[in-house]
Amino acid sequence: MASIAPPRIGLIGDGGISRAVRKALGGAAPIVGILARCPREGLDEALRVETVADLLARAPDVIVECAGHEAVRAYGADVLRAGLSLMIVSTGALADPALAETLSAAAEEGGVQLVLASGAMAGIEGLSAARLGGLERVRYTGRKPALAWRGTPAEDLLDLAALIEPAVFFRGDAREAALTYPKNSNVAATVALAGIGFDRTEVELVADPTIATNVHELSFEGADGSFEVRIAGAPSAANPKTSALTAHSIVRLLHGMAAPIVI
Ligand SMILES: NC(=O)C1=CN([C@@H]2O[C@H](COP(=O)(O)OP(=O)(O)OC[C@H]3O[C@@H](n4cnc5c(N)ncnc54)[C@H](O)[C@@H]3O)[C@@H](O)[C@H]2O)C=CC1
Ligand SMILES: O=C([O-])CC(=O)C(=O)O
Repeated sequence: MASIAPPRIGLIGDGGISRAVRKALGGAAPIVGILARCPREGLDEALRVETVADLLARAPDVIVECAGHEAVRAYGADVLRAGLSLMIVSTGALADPALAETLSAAAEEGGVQLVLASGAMAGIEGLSAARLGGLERVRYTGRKPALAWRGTPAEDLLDLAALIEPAVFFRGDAREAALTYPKNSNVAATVALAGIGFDRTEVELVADPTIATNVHELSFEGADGSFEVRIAGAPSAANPKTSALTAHSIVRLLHGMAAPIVI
């Protein structure tokens, strides 16, 4: 009986998400190359490539970005123009309207799609469906353990190590959140892209010393009803800024490319 061959995968990034993707795939689909700025120890030299052209030369069926906004900016258009679908987790890169336009044009030119993973959040498909009915208001709160905000501009606003209760340090729209906190506000961007856009999506970011998980709260209202989604995502073992669910949202998409039944 005929079956769909698993996709040949090219990865961008060799950090926490990339490694978790490879672990969860467990050989179910071949990784043909990995492009990373600072590869970690233990990366198989046979997989390592230096440039996006080298990655494309390995004839992948799909490229998966798990490296950050800069990687989307640096390689996204080249990948799409070359006629390869690109899955990204660094969705906040699209908060830059010029880059979003360039990527959209490149995808059309290449005849392929830029696919945004749902990442660390649940409920994105419901939000995206409710958009068709008409949305009035979308709110998102990103709440992480205080120290998960180290290395971000939150450090200039709060003494993270001394916090004893939750502190809201950002209130604004999803565009500002995504551009100011590129490693921590991709969910805000994904919510914006699925719902009512970067400028109308209301965002709060919270440093919370009382929690050990990454808590994401989403509420939206419109013609299809009122919805509330709250998740407490386990941080990934490799990077406490990143929820474990993020890598699995990519693997889910990759499995879907070859599965006889897709959900
Ligand atoms: N959509 C979502 O819900 C989420 C998205 N993210 C995004 O995923 C990104 C990666 O997360 P982690 O794997 O936890 O980070 P990490 O810091 O563990 O790994 C990042 C990897 O990307 C590589 N890299 C960075 N810039 C690069 C470039 N320009 N070219 C090639 N390689 C480059 C680094 O060398 C490293 O191997 C985050 O920066 C964030 O943008 C993270 C968490 C959730
Ligand atoms: O992994 C998470 O919990 C969310 C995250 O970093 C992001 O939105 O960029």
